[in-house]
Amino acid sequence: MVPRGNNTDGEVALDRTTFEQAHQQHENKKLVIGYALTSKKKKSFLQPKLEVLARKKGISFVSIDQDKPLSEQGPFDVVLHKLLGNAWHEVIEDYQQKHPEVTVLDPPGAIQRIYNRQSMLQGIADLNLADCDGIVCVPKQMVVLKDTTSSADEVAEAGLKFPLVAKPLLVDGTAKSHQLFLAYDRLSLAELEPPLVLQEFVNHGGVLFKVFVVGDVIRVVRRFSLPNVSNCEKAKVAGVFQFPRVSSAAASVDKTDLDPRVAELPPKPLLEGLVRELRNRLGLRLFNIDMIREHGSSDVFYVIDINYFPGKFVIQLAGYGKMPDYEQVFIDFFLSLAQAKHSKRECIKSGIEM
Ligand SMILES: Nc1ncnc2c1ncn2[C@@H]1O[C@H](COP(=O)(O)OP(=O)(O)OP(=O)(O)O)[C@@H](O)[C@H]1O
Ligand SMILES: O=P(O)(O)O[C@H]1[C@H](O)[C@@H](O)[C@H](OP(=O)(O)O)[C@@H](OP(=O)(O)O)[C@H]1O
Ligand SMILES: [Mg+2]
Ligand SMILES: [Mg+2]
Repeated sequence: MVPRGNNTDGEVALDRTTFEQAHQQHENKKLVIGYALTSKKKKSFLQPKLEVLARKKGISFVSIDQDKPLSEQGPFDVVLHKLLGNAWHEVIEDYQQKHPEVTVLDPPGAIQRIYNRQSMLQGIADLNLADCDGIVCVPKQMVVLKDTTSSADEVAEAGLKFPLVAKPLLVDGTAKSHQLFLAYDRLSLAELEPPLVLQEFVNHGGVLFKVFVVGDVIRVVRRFSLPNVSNCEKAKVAGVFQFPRVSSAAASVDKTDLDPRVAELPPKPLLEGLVRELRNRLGLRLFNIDMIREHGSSDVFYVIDINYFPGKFVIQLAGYGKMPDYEQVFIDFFLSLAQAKHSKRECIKSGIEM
């Protein structure tokens, strides 16, 4: 809003009425969410149904012009962002410093941490999940930064067992960062392009659990995954093989035709404990966790991937009762942010330390 009018000391002062009108308009809207998303992400996330339902609740979405200074846009209550590249992260970090009152979803430093497949999984095996009805591990893995020819020896020294899943070390949203390979023997590692992570393949019966986190809400869906690798295959097969995105949204699984020991969802206490710990440790509110159950076990799970603000999750009856759909989950989350902001403002007005 452009300031108007002049006062005695030459500074530009706001016309009181205009200011009050604008402020009141802003107050009437429960929440103004500025968003900076790729066109693909905007299309998949900000669908008309979500915008219409949100508007009914006083939530408005405003597109951020990435070619203009962010501080000259708004005012926003929330900035929701998922863009590629570091340039934007500097913009949003600078904005966050200047506008502590705005909720940034999510802090760029927290996002960067899971954009590196090494830091992404660090510390998960040490989480305190006692009495959560299960165990959560991460597969053994090692980073190869430069020369993959020497990595054959390093893999042996690190005690990693084949087959290994080779993943680009950095996740940047490009298709290349999702180009994964299965490597069956040491010599074939030389064919891979660093920087990458070599992660032990864990047999898990071909079903993966995608645990979506939206604020305090947890939703779990089943997805098809890579099949088990038999001992016979391990002994006979050599080389590296690229595989497609086997667990994409289109690979949803209907549990009826699956072995219940494979399809059974992770125990709710384990998911709640894991998400609680990860939310605190990662400092993220919008993310999903890819979990697999070790084949033959009932309660040993591995976290193999964490994604920031992922795609739409197709709601299924997944044993936790009928779930509100995608749009309602996000609207409830955004309203909780508005409530938190209102409560904080009330505390500041009444001088209560937050
Ligand atoms: N350590 C592992 N053991 C067994 N299967 C694995 C392992 N790592 C990956 N996979 C399989 O490969 C798929 C892709 O792996 P991952 O999720 O790490 O890649 P991604 O590119 O980050 O995928 P996403 O689209 O979920 O971001 C998994 O869904 C799973 O089917
Ligand atoms: O919708 P699900 O099945 O959760 O798959 C997501 C992937 O797990 C994410 O890795 C994708 O985000 P990136 O492509 O920015 O990593 C994410 O891409 P998106 O953010 O464009 O939706 C999705 O493909
Ligand atoms: Mg994944
Ligand atoms: Mg991923």
